Amino acid sequence: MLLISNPVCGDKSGPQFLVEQVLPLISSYRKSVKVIETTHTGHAGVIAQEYLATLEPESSATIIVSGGDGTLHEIVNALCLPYIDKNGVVAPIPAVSFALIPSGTANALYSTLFPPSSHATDNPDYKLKSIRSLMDSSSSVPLSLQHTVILDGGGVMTSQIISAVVTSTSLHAAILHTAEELRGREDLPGLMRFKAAAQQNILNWYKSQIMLIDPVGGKVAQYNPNTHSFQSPAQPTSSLPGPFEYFLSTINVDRLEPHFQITPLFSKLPPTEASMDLVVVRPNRNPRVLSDTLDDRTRFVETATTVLQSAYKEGKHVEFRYQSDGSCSEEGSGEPVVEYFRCGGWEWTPEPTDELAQLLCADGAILKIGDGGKASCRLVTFTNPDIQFRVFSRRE
Ligand SMILES: Nc1ncnc2c1ncn2[C@@H]1O[C@H](COP(=O)(O)OP(=O)(O)OP(=O)(O)O)[C@@H](O)[C@H]1O
Repeated sequence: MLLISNPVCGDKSGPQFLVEQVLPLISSYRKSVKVIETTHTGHAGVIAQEYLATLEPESSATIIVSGGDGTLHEIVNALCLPYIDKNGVVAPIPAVSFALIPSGTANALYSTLFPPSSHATDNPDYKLKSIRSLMDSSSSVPLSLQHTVILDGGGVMTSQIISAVVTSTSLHAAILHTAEELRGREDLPGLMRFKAAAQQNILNWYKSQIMLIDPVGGKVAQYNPNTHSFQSPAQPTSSLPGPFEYFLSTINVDRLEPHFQITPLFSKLPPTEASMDLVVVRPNRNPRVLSDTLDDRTRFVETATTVLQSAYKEGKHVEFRYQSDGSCSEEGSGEPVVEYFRCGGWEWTPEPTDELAQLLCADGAILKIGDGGKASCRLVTFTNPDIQFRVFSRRE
């Protein structure tokens, strides 16, 4: 068994937690683990690759990860990208089961697998749940992956990336981009730098076209807050025009922070087939937003803020309907404020003049789409469906 430890993520207390809690727990089960600390960006992926290279092909491995979503992201990219084709199909690689120690800042995947109640997420028992699940050989869940390809104006791939949690553009990508610039600011500890980054970007709109792709064997579906169910989309999804305020797709998670449930239906109405959940907010759907003036943008800040704040209230934003005065409410039968889709993938084609719309975020990593290019995101499939990634996840 291998344990990869990122010593600098979150509040940097990961290594101390390993010594005081994790290693004694593993020893108490009379098991041993090899611990390797990362020394630089990208190192977690190299460590995982080297470990798997020592195993027989098509064998299985267990990797414990002490880190945040970014550390897991580096590992799955290092393991899959060398073996993936342009359609997102991964050739056989060893099956890997992960146990997670939530040492990062947001820990989106961990807090979806183990939704925190009122007790603090820094409680040692809470942080040991995935490890205990591994030690007891109890249940694990498959880890789905998204594969995003960036194409230039001529359709040639310029870069590609895999996400295990989130792929986004628009406000979310801009927030992550700005938050990275704010990393290290001592006056903005923990999640506060994300809030500061949101304030800096809230007035921006992002000009693009999107196309949604059907799941394999299914159809794109859209959540209807009137019926509380997924149905056929309200309008054709082969071309949805912008501008956009928010565009974000998740897999494996219903939240991006312990209490920020941006795609709550992943848990409340779990998907029955391989798919991703997509949250879209388009300003022009607000009946009080008539064009794209500074006044319109300023007026829409209230809508965007209400949506984002309501994601912290158990994902209530997905139930909002527009009222005739442009306000959001769970009452009435107006147009949904948030367009919530379940799909197999999407394409995002930013207007060449809109540099901000060219940012793409994959689990916190930021990529740039060039002028005239586009991003195409699909679910990853494995040529051997028995070989896949899993995460230890028993809930108590
Ligand atoms: N020894 C190291 N020195 C500097 N950076 C490192 C080192 N090891 C890993 N990293 C980088 O640390 C970054 C942050 O890790 P990670 O995303 O897991 O934590 P986080 O941002 O605190 O949490 P989360 O993603 O859950 O919000 C990763 O992008 C990784 O490349």
